[in-house]
Amino acid sequence: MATDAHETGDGPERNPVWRLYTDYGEARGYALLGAVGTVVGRLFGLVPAFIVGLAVDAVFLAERPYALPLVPDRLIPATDVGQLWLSIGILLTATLLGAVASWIEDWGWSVFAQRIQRTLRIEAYERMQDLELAYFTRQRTGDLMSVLNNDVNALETFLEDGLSATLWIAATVLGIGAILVGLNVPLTFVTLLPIPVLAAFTLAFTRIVEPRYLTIREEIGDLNARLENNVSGIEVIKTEGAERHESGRVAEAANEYLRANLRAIRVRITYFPGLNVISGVGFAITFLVGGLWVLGRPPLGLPGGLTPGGFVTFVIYAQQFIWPIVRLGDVVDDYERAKAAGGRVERVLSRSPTIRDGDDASPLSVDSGAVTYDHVDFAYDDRSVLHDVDFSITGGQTIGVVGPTGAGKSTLLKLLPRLYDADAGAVRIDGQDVRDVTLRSLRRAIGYVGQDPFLFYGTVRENVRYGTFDASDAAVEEAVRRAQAHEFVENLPDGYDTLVGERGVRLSGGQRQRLALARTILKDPAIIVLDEATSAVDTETEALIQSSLAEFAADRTTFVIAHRLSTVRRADRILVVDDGRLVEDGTHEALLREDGLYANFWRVQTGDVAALPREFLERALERQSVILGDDEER
Ligand SMILES: Nc1ncnc2c1ncn2[C@@H]1O[C@H](COP(=O)(O)OP(=O)(O)OP(=O)(O)O)[C@@H](O)[C@H]1O
Repeated sequence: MATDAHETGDGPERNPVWRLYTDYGEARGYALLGAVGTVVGRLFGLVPAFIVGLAVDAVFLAERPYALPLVPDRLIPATDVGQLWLSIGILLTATLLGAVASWIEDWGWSVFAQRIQRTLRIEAYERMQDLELAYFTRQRTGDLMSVLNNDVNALETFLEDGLSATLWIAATVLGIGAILVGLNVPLTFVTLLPIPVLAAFTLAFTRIVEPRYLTIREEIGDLNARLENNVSGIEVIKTEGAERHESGRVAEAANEYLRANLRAIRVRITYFPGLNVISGVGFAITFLVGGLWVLGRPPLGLPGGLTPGGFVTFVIYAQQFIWPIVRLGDVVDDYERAKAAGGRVERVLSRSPTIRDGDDASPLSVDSGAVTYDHVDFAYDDRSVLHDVDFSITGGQTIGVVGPTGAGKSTLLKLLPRLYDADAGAVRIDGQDVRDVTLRSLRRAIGYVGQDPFLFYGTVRENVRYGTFDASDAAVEEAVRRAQAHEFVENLPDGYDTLVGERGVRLSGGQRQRLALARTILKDPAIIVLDEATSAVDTETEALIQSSLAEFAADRTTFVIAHRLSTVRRADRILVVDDGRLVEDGTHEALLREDGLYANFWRVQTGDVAALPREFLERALERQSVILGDDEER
């Protein structure tokens, strides 16, 4: 099962791993430090084999004089024991300095990796946060979390080791190459023989493993999405007794992930022994050819010579060639994984929001708060929801919006703060197209309270203050009073300081709605949208809220979406939406006189079902079957 979090990039393709090195300048200093540590450490690591070979030839076999590069002969002890001590001294010093270089190397690369991850995490979050709401409704939360967390984390190994290992390999190959060439040129070529074979083998590995690593990232996204969904929906799982069903689905996702991993593991574990065999055969050939040289029988009569000590050095270094090659395999493997994870992060980073400030957007200037919908059409993806909606509202009025479920009422008003943009036509506030003003000013001017408001984990006070962060405690309390919530808040264990939201005190739907209302009252917006904002409170509390809101909403344009018609009865005007069209428009009394859809809704709610015309009941049944059919499809 493939996920979709990665299918949404629309920016130019960039190598997701390479850009980590080019785009994050602030961490580059640490990478440089790490690189110096790597190269210096590697050079110290080359010293022992050189010294051992020299000691064998000069101290034990006396085949050549004891000579060190860059060191004048007069500083070298004359006796063989003195030369042995010097060798030991050099070995120990090289080990010690190598350890210091290794510390610097690890520090540099680790800080580099951690800093980039930190910055990338923030950047990916900010980019994602700026994307339009539709992006989030199309993606599964768990999959998005997987990109922000797991995929960013998955870059760590490569960032810490990738470049350092590459440098280490380069320093080793160059350093050893130089020494080997100094010892015996033809034999060096023999040692290099396996390299083209290894390159071809590695290329084949990357071709096969790359898609498999991508599948792993996608499967972990799937698994996360499933887990997140189940934790959020635990109440339904329990009430429906669906535990075994869900365990089965989680097991299915876990099995997919396991299968994806095993498919990659099979390739990976074949690759590394393969590398060892190729380099091992290469080493055996070097040993054979070098041995023949020492025995005085150079193959094919090649020129040049080799002392036993030189052969020891050569063999140790040739053996060390295996390590860079195996490490190269690691680097390639880590790179492929980082590319798969980085690609998913990159697709978020390179995506630009479709709803954003226009190039010459200016702040919204609210005068009376007049709102116009000018022949508006809207579709979710390819599902058409609003058709030619056209109306104008005088500023300061309270407008009821009613209609059957799924008619498009919420969608209609989500176009006002640009949670979505109209596909055709325009939405205007005081004559300004909402697409021509800055999002910040637009959303500042509109207070939106939804049906199922979200409370963040934090205190009641913090939740009410959310968005108006500088409000005083007194202002918070005043807003809470107006939302008829003061009393229940006072009765909470710690009053305004009670922790609510996830892990906090659980509030009822009606209590959460009242806090959300308080949040909007505190925000003091010019236009208010109440989308079923009091649907979960009892009618008595709703009446209280309405009377205290009346004053607050008096000179502000207020939209009230409601199923309970008593909520909108006193509105200056009521818009009736049916199947994405504005079908009726007028005051409560006028609409009753019109005797259309609204009048029938009224009859339903006043219990006068007997008076409902037959067509209304048939139409209602038809609507229900459409809704039920939709649900089944889902
Ligand atoms: N994010 C979305 N993506 C795709 N389709 C959506 C989305 N939100 C709503 N819809 C669909 O658009 C149609 C209108 O939904 P909307 O929520 O606007 O109706 P509503 O009149 O407010 O309904 P209700 O009274 O039940 O809240 C419905 O068919 C719904 O399934």
